[in-house]
Amino acid sequence: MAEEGASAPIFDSVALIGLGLIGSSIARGIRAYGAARRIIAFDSSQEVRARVSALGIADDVVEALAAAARADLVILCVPVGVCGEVARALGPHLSPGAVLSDVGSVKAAVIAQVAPHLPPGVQFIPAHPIAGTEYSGPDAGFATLFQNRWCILTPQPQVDAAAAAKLTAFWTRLGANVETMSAAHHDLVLAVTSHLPHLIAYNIVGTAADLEEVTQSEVIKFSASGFRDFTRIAASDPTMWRDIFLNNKEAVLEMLGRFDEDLTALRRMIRCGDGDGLFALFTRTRAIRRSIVAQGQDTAAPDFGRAAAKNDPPAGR
Ligand SMILES: NC(=O)c1ccc[n+]([C@@H]2O[C@H](COP(=O)([O-])OP(=O)(O)OC[C@H]3O[C@@H](n4cnc5c(N)ncnc54)[C@H](O)[C@@H]3O)[C@@H](O)[C@H]2O)c1
Ligand SMILES: O=C(O)C(=O)C[C@]1(C(=O)O)C=C[C@@H](O)C=C1
Repeated sequence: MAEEGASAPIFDSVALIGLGLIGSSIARGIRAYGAARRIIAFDSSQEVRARVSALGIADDVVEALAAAARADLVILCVPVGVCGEVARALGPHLSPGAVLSDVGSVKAAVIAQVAPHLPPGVQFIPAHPIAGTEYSGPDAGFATLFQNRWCILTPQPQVDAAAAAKLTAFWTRLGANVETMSAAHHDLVLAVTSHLPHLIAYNIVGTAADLEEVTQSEVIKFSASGFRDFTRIAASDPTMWRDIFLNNKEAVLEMLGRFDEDLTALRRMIRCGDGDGLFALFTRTRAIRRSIVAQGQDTAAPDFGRAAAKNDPPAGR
């Protein structure tokens, strides 16, 4: 875990474009862990700019995108669907040698939309911190969001190794574990680990809401933690998620096809009374959950210091 003010700043100035959950968490993280000397903030929303000024989480809140382009590191923290238009407006103002990055949940489409607008010499290093919540906006951010979370970099082949090392050091300072991979691989992995689960949550909550006669008020009344976990995910930002599905279409559809096949197999097990099949699958998935908890990757995991519950793992795990 990074220590507050432990070492010298990694960048002199960092400009954040978009100060919602992720942009404002980066701003707070930069301050808390001394990752840069100055923070410049730009958001297209006047309301957000005013709130960022009031919160005091940036050194300069600028009124024009071009004024944010002078930083050593510029990070696009906007929905993936607008990264291209922001890059078009920003590109001509970026200095050669500047590092441009983003935090988008999809990588290949963002690269295709951003790269054509960048002048030679700009080091474009797309990134994706795998950390978030269902909340949005500048008030939702917090400095520790990235602690012990993955941040995936998908650098362009021509990128300068020193620039990539500096961005790695930046995310490490914010507490993240950095990994590098191709954009295509990222999009496929995230389609199954993040995009599909959100699609399932949006779908199940939508289906329950449509079944009004059965569920009216009872959805909430009788929902225990299972359905409520889905409603938390289904409360995630509609703009962000619309853009993710539209920009990672192929990978999501491929994973959805695979999911459909497995669901058909499950349906068959229920219809045929294949208890052994169901039991084997549920045993396998329980082991997966337990290994995630054992690795400390689930902050919402139960506190095993309390009295043991019926299905807790055996003592000594
Ligand atoms: N929320 C998460 O869990 C999460 C996690 C990892 C990555 N991401 C990615 O981070 C990005 C931002 O997500 P967020 O959750 O912070 O969203 P958010 O809605 O909280 O914030 C987005 C901000 O961008 C601003 N904005 C929109 N269009 C703009 C434009 N053209 N120019 C300047 N500002 C603009 C909005 O006003 C808003 O303040 C998305 O690309 C998302 O895919 C989100
Ligand atoms: O914790 C949550 O609420 C999230 O949905 C975070 C989550 C994820 O799916 O893990 C969502 C999208 C991002 O691209 C990265 C992280």
